[in-house]
Amino acid sequence: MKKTLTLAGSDSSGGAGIQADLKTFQEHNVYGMTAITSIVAMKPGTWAHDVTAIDVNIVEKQLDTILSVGIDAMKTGMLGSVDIIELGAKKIKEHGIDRVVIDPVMVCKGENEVLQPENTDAMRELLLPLATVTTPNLFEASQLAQMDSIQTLDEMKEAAQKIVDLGAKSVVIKGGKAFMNKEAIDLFYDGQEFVVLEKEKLQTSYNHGAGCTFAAAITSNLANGDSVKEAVTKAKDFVHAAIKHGFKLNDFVGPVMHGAYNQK
Ligand SMILES: Nc1ncnc2c1ncn2[C@@H]1O[C@H](COP(=O)(O)OP(=O)(O)O)[C@@H](O)[C@H]1O
Ligand SMILES: Cc1ncc(COP(=O)(O)O)c(C=O)c1O
Ligand SMILES: [Mg+2]
Repeated sequence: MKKTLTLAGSDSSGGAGIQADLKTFQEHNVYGMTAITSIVAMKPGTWAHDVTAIDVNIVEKQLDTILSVGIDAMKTGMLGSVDIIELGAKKIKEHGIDRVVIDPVMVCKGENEVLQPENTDAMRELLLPLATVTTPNLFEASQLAQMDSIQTLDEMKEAAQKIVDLGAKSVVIKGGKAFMNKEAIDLFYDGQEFVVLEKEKLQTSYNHGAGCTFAAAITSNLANGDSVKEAVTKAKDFVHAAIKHGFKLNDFVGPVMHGAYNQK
């Protein structure tokens, strides 16, 4: 059984974060383990997000547990503090982990404030150089690449080049729903070739957790031995099915259906 680690936040509502990662790992037949960095709760009635970072010492105890077992691949998601980012980078280096998916979570869909602005610089400087692949959405890519905005495919390519120059071995920039294009496109770049991944754009707002699910699917595929390009291409199909079968949870949020690829 291949083993994976997610270093990420807990989304109490079950669609994103650690919860999305574990559900996605299960669908890929890999054994998932979790180091929880922060806890997200939502206010009933408004669904305003309330984020609490976990003490870095407790995150370290979780990582030490998991890394004593050993892993085949890992991902990061929401990281609660600069201390936790520093810790994650230190552990990746100490253990020589070489299949690392960095999902540079900065915003939750439906929220327009950057969760923890001070984390962006730490992710850029400490985590990107350790990434086998990083999976920013358009906003996150513009923050990492320090560009004003990304609106065209050429600007996506420019951002991808900058992110690889910062040390990531490869990057997939998620155009997703936001990119002005008929299809939902993502741009993959490994320093050698640009690959545009295209799928039908689904008209739905039940897409909570799509990014986490995509990154967790890539992590699973890497653990199972796929090349990065294969892992990303398969993950795009996996998350597409999940979004297609997204559903309304309440008046505020609709998560993706993590199991849709296998079940539908
Ligand atoms: N409406 C949509 N139709 C089809 N694919 C989508 C749609 N929205 C997002 N995707 C795809 O889902 C994956 C996750 O992207 P996205 O939802 O933009 O990430 P995030 O949740 O991190 O903002 C990407 O492969 C993206 O292209
Ligand atoms: C713990 C956690 N991680 C990550 C995310 C980002 O989710 P998405 O996959 O929609 O980008 C969220 C959003 O609510 C979250 O609560
Ligand atoms: Mg995301």
